[in-house]
Amino acid sequence: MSTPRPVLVVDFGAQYAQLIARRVREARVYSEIVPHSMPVAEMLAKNPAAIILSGGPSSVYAPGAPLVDADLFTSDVPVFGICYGFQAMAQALGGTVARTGNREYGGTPLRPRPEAGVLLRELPAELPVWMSHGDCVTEAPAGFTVTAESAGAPVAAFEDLPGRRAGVQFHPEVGHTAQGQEMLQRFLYDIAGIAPTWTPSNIIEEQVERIRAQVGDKEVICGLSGGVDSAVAAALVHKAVGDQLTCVFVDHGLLRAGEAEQVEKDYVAATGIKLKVVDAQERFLGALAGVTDPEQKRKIIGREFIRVFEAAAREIAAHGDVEFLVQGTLYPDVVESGGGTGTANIKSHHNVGGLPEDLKFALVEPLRTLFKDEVRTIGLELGLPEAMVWRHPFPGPGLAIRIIGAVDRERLDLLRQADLIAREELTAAGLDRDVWQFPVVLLADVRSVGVQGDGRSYGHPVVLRPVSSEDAMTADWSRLPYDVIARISTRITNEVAEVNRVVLDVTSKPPGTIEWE
Ligand SMILES: Nc1ncnc2c1ncn2[C@@H]1O[C@H](COP(=O)(O)OP(=O)(O)OP(=O)(O)O)[C@@H](O)[C@H]1O
Ligand SMILES: O=c1[nH]c(=O)c2[nH+]cn([C@@H]3O[C@H](COP(=O)(O)O)[C@@H](O)[C@H]3O)c2[nH]1
Ligand SMILES: NC(=O)CC[C@H](N)C(=O)O
Ligand SMILES: [Mg+2]
Repeated sequence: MSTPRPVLVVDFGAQYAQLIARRVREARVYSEIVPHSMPVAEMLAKNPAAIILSGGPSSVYAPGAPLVDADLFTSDVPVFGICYGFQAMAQALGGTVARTGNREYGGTPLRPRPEAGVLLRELPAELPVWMSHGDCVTEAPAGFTVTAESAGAPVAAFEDLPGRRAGVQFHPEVGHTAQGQEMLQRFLYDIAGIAPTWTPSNIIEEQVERIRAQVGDKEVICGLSGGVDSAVAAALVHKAVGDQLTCVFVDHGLLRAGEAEQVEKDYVAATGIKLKVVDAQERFLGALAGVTDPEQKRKIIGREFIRVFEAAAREIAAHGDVEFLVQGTLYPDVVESGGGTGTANIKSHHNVGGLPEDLKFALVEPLRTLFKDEVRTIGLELGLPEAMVWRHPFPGPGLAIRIIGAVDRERLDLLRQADLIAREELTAAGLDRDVWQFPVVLLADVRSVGVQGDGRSYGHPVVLRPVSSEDAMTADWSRLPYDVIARISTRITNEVAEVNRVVLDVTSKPPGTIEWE
């Protein structure tokens, strides 16, 4: 297999560098991220089909700001700059960048000029784009045509077609820039002249080779949850090293109704991969007793998972130790745990920020740079059953982060019942695929007064949190039909003792996250 010529995304500390890479892959062009600290010679040695310079928090004129090496522009590689990358490119080529006092954050109208060049050709005279900048290109470099402006950016886009270079102040990679994907594709196809020939099956081949190189003839275990990410990760590893792989499913007592049985029954039947099931309920519930702080819960769960994997590895190993642990970690788990370049810790995902410091396994994470919808495509391509591929995501820490308050068996049972009702009614209404994820949350430390059977009740509220999303990085609350919400509410308050109120969460992400903890 020959590796395709990559489009390199140079990361200047953007929150969304991976999003750019993913949009490029969506355009069926292979893409990889490289840090801005990589020398230009090393970038060029990768024989890139084009280079995209990402956004970033710095200002190009500030001391110590990461700059683009002018050598990049003496090569004939096509270059596209976005936001900070656009500014850095302008400065490196002799244009000017300044803080004008005009900041633009969020949805902004863009006005393409009549001589709009290739990127913005024949788009409306005013179109919505997403901006996030405080600095501006005030003068384009010689040889560049200014192709758009906005109220706060006199140079909002420019192009040098003979030089195969272009740049934009706004962010074409985010969904809020409605024509963003189209603009990126125009850069890739029409300016850089790249053909859209790459498919996710190329990722499969590439990862299989990488896994073989990493693992050799050693034994491997994979944390398997029943979710799509670990199922796909396991399938890739199985394809690479076959029977050297054993999956370990941990029943930590924080699962939903029927989940453990389903994984045991369906997974092996569907894949033929060896599976070890560990009942660790006592261990997890003991470690979580009385703990209410969300980050503390997450760290405890991350640690206990690893301890269970270690014990399982000792039992599995036929000769020596199992060195490798496969996890279905995706890019959003990494960014939210603060693992991106200069990104903040929002919450410690158990499989990234929640890992204990004394972790001895080497991690095998073939999906670490990908988003859920890409993983689903790969899962389908690998032949995993549709029901597995389209399953709603369920977080590794399970119901523990959906009980607001301390976790115990009684509360888990309440939440499990309410969750099952919500899932049953959603499926009965035929809406599983319209909703991306549907957490049900128990406000265990809150009580409210109700009237049931002519008597007073003083029970707990349950929150319904159905959301739509593409990749969990942003989300909106799902506009479920009122009659479906009504049925869920009636059934929960009738059937779950102790719950006398059901509320609907109508918060998008941001500002809310999908899970409450
Ligand atoms: N109960 C579990 N037993 C073993 N490993 C688990 C369990 N829960 C989570 N993991 C590990 O943690 C990783 C991250 O969990 P996460 O929920 O993000 O992924 P997933 O369960 O594979 O997919 P999904 O997001 O669709 O639920 C999993 O891919 C898996 O490796
Ligand atoms: O395996 C996981 N371990 C975790 O610690 C974890 N925390 C959140 N999630 C899932 O990630 C997505 C984004 O969630 P948030 O909007 O709540 O951050 C949603 O799909 C969440 O369910 C987790 N998954
Ligand atoms: N999002 C960005 O790349 C911001 C670039 C630069 N820091 C500015 O404020 O203009
Ligand atoms: Mg899961």
